[in-house]
Amino acid sequence: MEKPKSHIDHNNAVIAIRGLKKSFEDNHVLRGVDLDLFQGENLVVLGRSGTGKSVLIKIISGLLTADTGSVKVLGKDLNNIDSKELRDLRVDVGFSFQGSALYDSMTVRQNIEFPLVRNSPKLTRAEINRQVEEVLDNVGLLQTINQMPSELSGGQRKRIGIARTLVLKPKIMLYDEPTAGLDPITCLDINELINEVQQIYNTSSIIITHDLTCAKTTGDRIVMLLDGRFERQGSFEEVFDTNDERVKAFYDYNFTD
Ligand SMILES: Nc1ncnc2c1ncn2[C@@H]1O[C@H](COP(=O)(O)OP(=O)(O)OP(=O)(O)O)[C@@H](O)[C@H]1O
Repeated sequence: MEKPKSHIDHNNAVIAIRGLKKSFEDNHVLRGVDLDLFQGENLVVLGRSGTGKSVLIKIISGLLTADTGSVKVLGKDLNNIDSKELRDLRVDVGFSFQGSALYDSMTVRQNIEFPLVRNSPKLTRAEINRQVEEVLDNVGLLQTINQMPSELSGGQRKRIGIARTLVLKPKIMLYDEPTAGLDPITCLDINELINEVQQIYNTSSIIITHDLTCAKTTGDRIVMLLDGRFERQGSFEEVFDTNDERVKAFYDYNFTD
């Protein structure tokens, strides 16, 4: 399916990273990362295993701190942020984890209302129900509301996991390997959902993936992490139109379409 037209504001960087470095002892993972994510954009981050993609999004969501460099998220400088601001930011920045497990003993409804009630304890029962039903409808799974996670397919569980993040109406979505472990048809389904989320919620997203079909289908722009920096960026075609052996090897290994 063709990607719907994105409405990107290139004058508004919701994430702005300059000169970011992060090491773990002598493992120099990020070696001077510069990156902007623009309002309304789907940005795909590619890179081999262990290149620091997850470290990058953990820094963006305040789970890890940078060694040096500046990281601004929605105008807040993460090097100078207090705990209240960080809590607020974690609502505005939705993180869809690689293995974001649902609570097995809760129904779909309970799974989704859990973060909502924790974040907004004063919401009425009627308002909670309305918001849970709305987000389930947006991910196409309203009919599963009373089911248990064990009764759902892998793709449906992934959708519910994304709905649980979306229910807080984040401004930014971070997807860590959204299609990992899913069969090719279900992957296409999740790619479509990522594009629908961009349209319906007007989110700006970072999508970390090895799945080049996912990158091609969802990304307005692709960046590739090579040796701790973003050395290549552009459209899918622009990123891979190179004689750089590292990039060619990544393509040959990962693209099966
Ligand atoms: N908390 C930590 N303590 C020490 N080293 C870490 C920590 N987190 C990540 N690393 C190291 O940082 C490097 C980058 O890890 P990261 O998880 O970001 O890779 P990745 O690009 O997301 O890989 P994958 O595609 O396999 O998920 C790895 O060498 C990893 O061992």
